[in-house]
Amino acid sequence: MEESAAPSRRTERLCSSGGGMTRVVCVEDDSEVRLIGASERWARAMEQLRRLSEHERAPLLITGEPGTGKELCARRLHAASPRAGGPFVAVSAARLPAERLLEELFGLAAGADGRPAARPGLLELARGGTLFLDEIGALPLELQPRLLAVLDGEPLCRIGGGEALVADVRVIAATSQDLAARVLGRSFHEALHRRVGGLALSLPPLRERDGDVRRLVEHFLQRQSGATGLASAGVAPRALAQLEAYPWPGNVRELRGVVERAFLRAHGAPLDLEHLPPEIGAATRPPAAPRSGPPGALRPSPPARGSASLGEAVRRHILAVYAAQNGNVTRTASALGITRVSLRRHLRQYLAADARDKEPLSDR
Ligand SMILES: Nc1ncnc2c1ncn2[C@@H]1O[C@H](COP(=O)(O)OP(=O)(O)OP(=O)(O)O)[C@@H](O)[C@H]1O
Repeated sequence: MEESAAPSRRTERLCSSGGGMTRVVCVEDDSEVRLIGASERWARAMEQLRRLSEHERAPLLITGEPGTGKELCARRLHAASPRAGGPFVAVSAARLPAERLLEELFGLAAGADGRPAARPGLLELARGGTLFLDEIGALPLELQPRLLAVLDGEPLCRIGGGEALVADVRVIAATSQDLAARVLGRSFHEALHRRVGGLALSLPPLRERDGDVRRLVEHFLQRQSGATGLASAGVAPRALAQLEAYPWPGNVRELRGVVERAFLRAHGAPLDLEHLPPEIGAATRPPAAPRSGPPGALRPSPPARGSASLGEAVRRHILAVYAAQNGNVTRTASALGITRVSLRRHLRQYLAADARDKEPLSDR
């Protein structure tokens, strides 16, 4: 059920502090490299991960919806690879403006920004180890050929000149976007896509991992118990049933947040329905039969399971909350944490096929 690995020696990460981005070095926490899961889909992904960790230099692309564990898998790959003794350096292309990203990745030659000392880039700092480039789809077009050159074994040059350095790094990239579509849309270079995606690991969404919600809930409860010193009394079967039926658009990250908050609310008691946020119950609770019937009278579909796409899972969730709130737009929007304007837009789209949709949406 659990994949674990020895901690990496150190991690470099760009963090924001006081409005700016600072580079900090963290010591790895062993628990962070634990990958929980035993479903068939997850086991297949882990088998693939094991095979991929044997590679020493080949770039690799991890794909999956947000929160599915891409970074955790990159750490696991690094820790199980021949580069485990080297650093694991993580940076997200979505978090930095193009110019800053260029400097962070490639470094600055002495004098380049008016400072006498050179500043090494992350590709250089990851020497002997792994660079994890999250959200590679956000990498600006002009930067892409430069990264491709490094992946092709060309020397690394800091911005502003200076000596050519040997790049001794394995790049593991990750994306929650459809990179092939970005290639078609000309916002991603085909050559870089081919190079980085030559080896790929695809992570399943949580709603397609049978039985893993329960395992992850147990794991996060144990972690919270360890962190707070408060014993965990487990989870009530009806609360677990709701957690298992919820479609988890934010995947494991969302589940982790829900369990951690519920644990604190339960304060030593078994985690139960009242400790869960309303949207979890609303998505799965059988709705009270609408009295006068809201526009488009909604029978929520069964909870999103199996191969439902994220869009379909979101549709079911929104419709289920709407039905549970008896078609009250204000309460539904509030339960979902979105504006009424946004909710109406969704509802119009979902109900378009329904004849009753011709009635104007209630303003309640
Ligand atoms: N299999 C797992 N076992 C235990 N914890 C997990 C697992 N997968 C993800 N997590 C936890 O879920 C959170 C999100 O994981 P991670 O950052 O690796 O996801 P991601 O896919 O890289 O997310 P994003 O796309 O938002 O960058 C983290 O807190 C991580 O510890």
